[in-house]
Amino acid sequence: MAAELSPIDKAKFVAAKRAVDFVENGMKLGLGTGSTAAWMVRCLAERIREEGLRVTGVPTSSRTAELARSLGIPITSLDEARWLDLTIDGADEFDTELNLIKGGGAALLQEKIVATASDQMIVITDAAKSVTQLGAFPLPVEVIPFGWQTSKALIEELLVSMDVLNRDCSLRMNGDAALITDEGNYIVDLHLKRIGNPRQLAMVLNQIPGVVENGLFIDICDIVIIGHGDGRVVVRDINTGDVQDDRVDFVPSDNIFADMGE
Ligand SMILES: O=C(CO)[C@H](O)[C@H](O)COP(=O)(O)O
Repeated sequence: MAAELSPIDKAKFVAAKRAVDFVENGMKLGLGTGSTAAWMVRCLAERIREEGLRVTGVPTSSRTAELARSLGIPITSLDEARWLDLTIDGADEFDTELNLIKGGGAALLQEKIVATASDQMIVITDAAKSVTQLGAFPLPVEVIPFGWQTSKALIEELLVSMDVLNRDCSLRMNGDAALITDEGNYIVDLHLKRIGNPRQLAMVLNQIPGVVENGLFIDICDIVIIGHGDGRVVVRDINTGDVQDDRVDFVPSDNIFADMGE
């Protein structure tokens, strides 16, 4: 018997399930990271099992690679695949232009490379992540460990020069130690509250020595799918301007919980 999902998990599930409708036979797919993307991986595995869908996935983190492998999804590296048809991923915030903050799960570097290598990016999310202005969610910046305190000081100086009022920056921890990303780097979280010009900030942050990448995804996302706890999904395409209001059956099959030990 399938476990009862919380309203937030139902919202994530229906968004993920609707996104997987966009997947076609033979596609090379970027597989995002996080709890919403994990639902997408489970829904994709279900289509592979039940319909014999043929796809190859490029995971954006070791966690997603492990989940995809455990569910029997064929995966490869981006270097093998080279170019992808579609990436489906979650986000921490999205604005009306579908600019994003990502990296809450520390996978922003691979996520940005994979999304940029894709013809299309679909973001799956719940409504709570919709904002008029990005920045309430701390902006993750991936820095190399060598001289990270200097990189952090340079980030703080940059924020002063941009007249950013809230500019508290903190090293992301994992217990007592710095969190280490899949690429062996650190994450500095920028608590900005509001980001006035995300496009400019995304560009200038990456000029700082030691900064590898930042979590602002500008002009990368094409479609956002917003799930709701009652099974409603809103699909918004930034390129065509289309908005569809849909419904998805939010009762997942029993074996979709296979990797969750339920
Ligand atoms: O950017 C990410 C990981 O680096 C995730 O997509 C983002 O943090 C959203 O995660 P969740 O779906 O668990 O809310």
